[in-house]
Amino acid sequence: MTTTHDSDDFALAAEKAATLIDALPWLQTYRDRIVVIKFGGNAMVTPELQRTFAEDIVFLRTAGVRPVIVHGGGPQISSMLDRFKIESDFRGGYRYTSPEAMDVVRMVLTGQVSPAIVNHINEHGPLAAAISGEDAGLFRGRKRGAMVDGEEVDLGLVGDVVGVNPEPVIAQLDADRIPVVSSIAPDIDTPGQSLNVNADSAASALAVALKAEKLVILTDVAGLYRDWPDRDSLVSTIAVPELRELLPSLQAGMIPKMAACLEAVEGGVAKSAIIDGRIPHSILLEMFTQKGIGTEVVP
Ligand SMILES: Nc1ncnc2c1ncn2[C@@H]1O[C@H](COP(=O)(O)OP(=O)(O)O)[C@@H](O)[C@H]1O
Ligand SMILES: CC(=O)N[C@@H](CCC(=O)OP(=O)(O)O)C(=O)O
Repeated sequence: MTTTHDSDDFALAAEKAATLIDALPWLQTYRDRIVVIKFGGNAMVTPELQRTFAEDIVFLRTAGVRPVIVHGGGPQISSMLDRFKIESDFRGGYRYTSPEAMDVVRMVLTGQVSPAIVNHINEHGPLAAAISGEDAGLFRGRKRGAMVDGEEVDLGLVGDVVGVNPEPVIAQLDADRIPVVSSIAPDIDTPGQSLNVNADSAASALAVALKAEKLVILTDVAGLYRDWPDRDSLVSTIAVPELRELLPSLQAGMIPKMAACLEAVEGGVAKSAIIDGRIPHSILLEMFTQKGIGTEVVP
């Protein structure tokens, strides 16, 4: 059987070649570099989004980038807490975490979300391996509170990452694996106790410790809105001093997210970005196109 080309085939092929060539400088920039990607619980709500996320990560890895995933799971934790009838509320963007809620946080992050991400990636080959912040001394945590309406509030077993030993992650990277990290940290002040760390903060601390080239945070909104919820106020690029000024006026989930971007860039990561993880292949659009998508934070 013989088939022939028509002019549409050539036009389509030329368009695809142009897209590939546009990606060339970015492929060169990120080759052999570590990129930390935070996969938020709200960005993984359908199997289709989990599948396209895994494809993007495998694409990065195949293109010579060294991706490291830090995942969240806020909505998944909330629904499990509901099933167990354990009360939980958010204070200043962080979940108040009782000791019994902490057990559920660990169960959902390391027993449910992490293996789901690992399995999606490993459909492409034996690439991904899960690591909890409790494993091999990866994270060290310390309890923190939050400021709500100018007052310090208690958050229970919630912590910040105050120390990172990146060795277990580097060992996985050196073995050509894709580390998938859960945001739980042993409490340095109370041996045997672990803390629930917001996944944005954990991703930022890890990006700094790994001297990553970029931190990319996937969420369920197009980026940072200067005057939330005014849809015309989407920020495309913001520099550190301006973001530091804006931070106190932000609400809820955006507080830890923008604080994470700020801390990463202040800690030496060249760029951080917040992108809409509900757009299929959002990571490739952010990393391999000139304009990117979402909001980028630069020094
Ligand atoms: N200034 C803002 N710009 C964008 N989103 C905002 C802003 N202030 C609050 N938000 C809210 O923050 C949410 C993202 O935070 P969160 O729900 O914690 O996401 P994730 O689960 O991905 O970590 C958005 O869906 C939006 O409702
Ligand atoms: C202290 C705190 O708030 N921890 C978060 C950890 C998971 C997380 O950050 O998940 P997302 O990225 O999906 O929001 C929580 O318990 O929900």
